[in-house]
Amino acid sequence: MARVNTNVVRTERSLAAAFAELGVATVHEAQGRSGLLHHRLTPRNPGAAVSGTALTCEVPPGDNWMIHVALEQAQPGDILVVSPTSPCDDGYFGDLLATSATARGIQGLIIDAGVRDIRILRAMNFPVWSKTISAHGTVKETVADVQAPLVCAGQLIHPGDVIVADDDGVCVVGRASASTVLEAAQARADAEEHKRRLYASGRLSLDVSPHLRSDLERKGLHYVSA
Ligand SMILES: O=C([O-])CC(=O)C(=O)O
Ligand SMILES: [Mg+2]
Repeated sequence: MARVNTNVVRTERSLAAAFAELGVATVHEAQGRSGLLHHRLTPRNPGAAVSGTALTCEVPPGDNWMIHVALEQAQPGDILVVSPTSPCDDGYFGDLLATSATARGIQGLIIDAGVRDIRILRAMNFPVWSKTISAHGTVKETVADVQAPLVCAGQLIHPGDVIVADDDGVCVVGRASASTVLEAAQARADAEEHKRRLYASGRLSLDVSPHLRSDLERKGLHYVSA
């Protein structure tokens, strides 16, 4: 039986929104190098950087009916996460669905399949991370789960989790750990800013992080003047 869960507990909106400026690389590091979706999900709008709550949508191969069902469940701040039940490269989503998604407050689309109308999606500034681009159309025949946990590009995503996406890719942060991960990511960003200033002034990373120099010899690196 396919289900739509109409009672999803989402990560608090401002908490989810705070991840965008930290970025995927920092967030992924801050949660112990976990949560990264497979890099086959390519950013289709260079420069787009978003974070928000996952609106999850399972789709059968070649069938986008459930995306229409998912749009009804949208709340402002959501990011639509679509994963096919078996691999499919068809163009599930284009400018019409993006127009409706935008009107519903959806900030972007993560899809482990194809999208189409890409020129218009770019002109609309509707951010998309997809496995491929394909004009191949889809049908509306088979139901599947909406707002249920799913695996998208190798990561388990629960509805209401935080999704962070930018030019580096896509990362998921579980709802329960979101505030801890945000704190760790902010601390990491602050530490990087400190290093950035030292590097800009000419200091070497080997001296800024002293073990980088002291451990070289222990690991067997010898400087020679041959
Ligand atoms: O309608 C579809 O099946 C997908 C599409 O092209 C659109 O959303 O514009
Ligand atoms: Mg279209």
